[in-house]
Amino acid sequence: MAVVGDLALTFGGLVKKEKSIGLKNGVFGAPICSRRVCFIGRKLRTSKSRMEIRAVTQIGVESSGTTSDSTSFQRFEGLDVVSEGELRERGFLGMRKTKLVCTIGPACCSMEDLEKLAVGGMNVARLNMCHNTREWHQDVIRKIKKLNFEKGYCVSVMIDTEGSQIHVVDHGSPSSVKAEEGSIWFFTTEKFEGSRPFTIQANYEDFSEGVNVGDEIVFDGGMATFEVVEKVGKDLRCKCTDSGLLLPRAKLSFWRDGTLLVKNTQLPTLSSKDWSDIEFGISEGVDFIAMSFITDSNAVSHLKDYLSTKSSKSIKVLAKIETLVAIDNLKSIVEASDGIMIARGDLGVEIPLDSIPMVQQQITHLCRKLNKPVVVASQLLESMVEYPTPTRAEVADVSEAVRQYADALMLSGESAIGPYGQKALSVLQTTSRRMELSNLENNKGEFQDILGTSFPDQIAEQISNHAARMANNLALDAIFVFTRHGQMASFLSRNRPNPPVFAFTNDSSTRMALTLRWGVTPLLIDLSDDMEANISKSIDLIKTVGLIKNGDTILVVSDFVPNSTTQTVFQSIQVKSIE
Ligand SMILES: Nc1ncnc2c1ncn2[C@@H]1O[C@H](COP(=O)(O)OP(=O)(O)OP(=O)(O)O)[C@@H](O)[C@H]1O
Ligand SMILES: CC(=O)C(=O)O
Ligand SMILES: [K+]
Ligand SMILES: [Mg+2]
Repeated sequence: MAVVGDLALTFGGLVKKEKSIGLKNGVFGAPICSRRVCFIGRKLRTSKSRMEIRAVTQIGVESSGTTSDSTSFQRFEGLDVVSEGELRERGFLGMRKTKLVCTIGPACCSMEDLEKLAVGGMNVARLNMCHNTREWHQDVIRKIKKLNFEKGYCVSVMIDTEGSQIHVVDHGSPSSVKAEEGSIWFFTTEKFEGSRPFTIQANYEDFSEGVNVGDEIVFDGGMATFEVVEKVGKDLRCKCTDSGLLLPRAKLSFWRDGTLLVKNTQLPTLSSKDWSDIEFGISEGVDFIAMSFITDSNAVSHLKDYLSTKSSKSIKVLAKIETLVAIDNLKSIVEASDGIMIARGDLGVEIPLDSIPMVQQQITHLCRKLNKPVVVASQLLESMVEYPTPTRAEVADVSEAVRQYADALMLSGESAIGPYGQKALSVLQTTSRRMELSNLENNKGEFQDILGTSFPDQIAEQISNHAARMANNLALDAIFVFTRHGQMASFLSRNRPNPPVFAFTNDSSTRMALTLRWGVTPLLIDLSDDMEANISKSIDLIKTVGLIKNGDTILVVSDFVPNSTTQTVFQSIQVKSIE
């Protein structure tokens, strides 16, 4: 048996290795030579708890203070029913890692349909505030919360702001209009009901500001193209130079000599309608707000500050990358946000379509490096809005996003308006599972540390990097992490380890935020200040319902900062064999 003093790791040079290490509260602790120390040791333990653990190997970091012995576990909400079913059916390594977001619309807003999506693996329900009424959105949010509460699902709610963008006014006519090459059209901001021949109504008063004769107007990133032939006050007379379909709410982009005229910066990122939708989101207790058409990090920081004062629960802010300017400011936006959505639909209006795959790859990698969840969105299975099977190219696109280790994939019209929403969700399920297995095979060898260290002063990052490496190299069955704010769970997820990560938290906002993290199954429990008791109790509970069995080996990571400053901060890695 290795003895105390087997120090192997130091973090930030805080540990004086020659100092003797004492035994404290059943773990290797440290005299108060520094506020934080780390230790590695090995001991044999005879457990009095029902679960028998033979060997306990620990790597830990502990801060000085006193621990309370109080162990209260009145509440155990266990696993959500979908993860539980998956675990029973497929075992730990068969659990799906990539999270799935469904846009809710008229095709899937009944209680029955929402439940079918939850059963089918929806982790996050997205509501696009561009469409439908306040009452409709409220009804959907309440149905989802009811399903979670009464039936044990764990589906979080995201609202997506309308944002400001120049587009054609949706005047209610459902069909598209065809523009023929050479035809002359009038673009105006004059408000009128219904449609007028050869007239396009733009939504934004100053849409033509800075636009010159000879510039091009492109619909929906290439659906049709016009050349400005005359300026008439604020309106424009244009000739169609590339025929195509003009869809309701089509997006307009403006080009000069092949270069985009950046007009988003003139528009407010959050309009008064967006602010009122945000107030609504706060009052309904949504989990995520996705901000459309952001151009820089200021808007993100502003909303986060606002939410921290106005919302009693923690609401996460996702920045949608869908403008050219946002790509220029990518790093600061990722840093300011709680996560990113790669909104490929509108992004494709501003950047050439052939650069989208590279941009997607760059964003997914950067988000992982900076430990922010990333959602790949739009047109993943677009043909399924109409057809019951996807194209081969769509399946290849979904697989590529999974191979890139995106945290989540999103359905838009496929679930919101299409008749095959559940099928589309099941295509995402099976396709991601297949690619995850292939990733798993590739990771069987030595753990690849492709991330480096982005947070050199953070003990949690070091612990989780080492934990993920151990979990892969030792082929462990599962990782259990104890986390109040989700940081350690997110750092573990960031490493994309082979075993699933079960994140135990006592904070329901943390639980819901973790629904978007790759490979994490969040559970809500009461956490006492006695970490050892938390660990054995939670393993015991999961064992009682038959979800872990003798012979399983799990890695337990704790990142436990008690409420009181006089209590012990305890961060550790332990390997536990269940016997
Ligand atoms: N709540 C809703 N009510 C009615 N239709 C909806 C609703 N949500 C989505 N849709 C329909 O589904 C389509 C796809 O939805 P989605 O919100 O992903 O697309 P989008 O409008 O292009 O997104 P965004 O505006 O964020 O770029 C929309 O064009 C709209 O027709
Ligand atoms: C999702 C979204 O907003 C887009 O793709 O544009
Ligand atoms: K939107
Ligand atoms: Mg968009």
